[in-house]
Amino acid sequence: MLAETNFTAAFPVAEPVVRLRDFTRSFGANTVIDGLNLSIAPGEFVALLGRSGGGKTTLLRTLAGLDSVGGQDVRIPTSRAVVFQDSRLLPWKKVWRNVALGLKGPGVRERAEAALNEVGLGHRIDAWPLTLSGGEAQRVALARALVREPKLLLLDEPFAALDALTRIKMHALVLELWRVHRPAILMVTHDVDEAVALADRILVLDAGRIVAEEHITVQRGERGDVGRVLRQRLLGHLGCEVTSEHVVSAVDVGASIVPFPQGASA
Ligand SMILES: Nc1ncnc2c1ncn2[C@@H]1O[C@H](COP(=O)(O)OP(=O)(O)OP(=O)(O)O)[C@@H](O)[C@H]1O
Repeated sequence: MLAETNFTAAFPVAEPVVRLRDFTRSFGANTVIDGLNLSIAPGEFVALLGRSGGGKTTLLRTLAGLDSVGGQDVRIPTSRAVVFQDSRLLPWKKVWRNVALGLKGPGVRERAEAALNEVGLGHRIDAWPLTLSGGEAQRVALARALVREPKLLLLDEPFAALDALTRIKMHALVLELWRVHRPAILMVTHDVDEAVALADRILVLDAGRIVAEEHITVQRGERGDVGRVLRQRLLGHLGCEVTSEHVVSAVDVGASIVPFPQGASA
C-alpha cells in the first residue's frame, strides 16, 4: 500500500510573524482601526499606503508595541525594530554608540562597526550625528535597527525627507539589507512608486480598513510596465482619478488585485 503523504508535514507553512485578528483601535468615539485582519509572513516585504488620517501610524505603533492592545488577538514578535522619517539619533553619542544602543556583551563596538560597514558608513564610526547628512543619518538608523537582527522591521516613511537621488540609493540599500537579513518588513509610505518598486505586497488602508491588496509577482527591477498599471490602480484606491484605459486584468500585468472584503484575512 502506498504511504499517505502528509504535505503539511513535508512542506510546513511558515507561521506568520505578525497576525492581527479583528483588531480595533479607538480614540474616544473615533474608531481609527476597524476590525482589521492582517498577517505578514517571515521575510515578506509589505508596503502600507493610505490617505492621511487613515490609520497607518496607529497600525504601525501597534505593531511596534508602543500602544496597549487591550487583550485583543494580536501576535507581534518581540524581536522588532522601527526606522522613522527622522533618524532619531542621540546627538551626544558618537555614531557607533547610537548603533550599539542597548546592545550588551563583548564585541559591541565590532558589531556596530559591521552594521555600519553594511550601510557604507564604517568610516564614520566615530563621527558625531550632527556631522552626518540626512541620508547618512538614515543609514545609521538602518544599521541601528538591523544590528539587532529583528524578525520584523517597521519603516515609517523612512525616505520621505530625503532628496530624490538619495531616496533611490536608499531603496537599493534597503533591498540589499533585506535580502541579507530577511526580516519581515512593513513600510508605511505615501509614495506609490516606492511601494511598487520595493514591496511583495501592497495594502491600502482607508478609514481603518484594508480596502485593497496587491500581490506583485514580477521581479523587482523588471516592474516597468506592471508598475505603471499598478500605480494607476493604487491611485484609484487612494481616491485619485483613474481612466478606463488604466484598467488591465491581473493576468496582463502579472500581478493580482484582491478587492478586500471586510472581515477577510489578509
Ligand atoms: N493619540 C491619539 N489620540 C486621539 N486621536 C488620535 C491619536 N492618534 C491618532 N489619532 C487619530 O486617529 C486617526 C488616524 O491617525 P493616524 O496618525 O494613524 O493616520 P495616518 O494614516 O498615519 O495619517 P498620516 O498619513 O497623515 O500620518 C486620525 O484621525 C488621528 O487624529
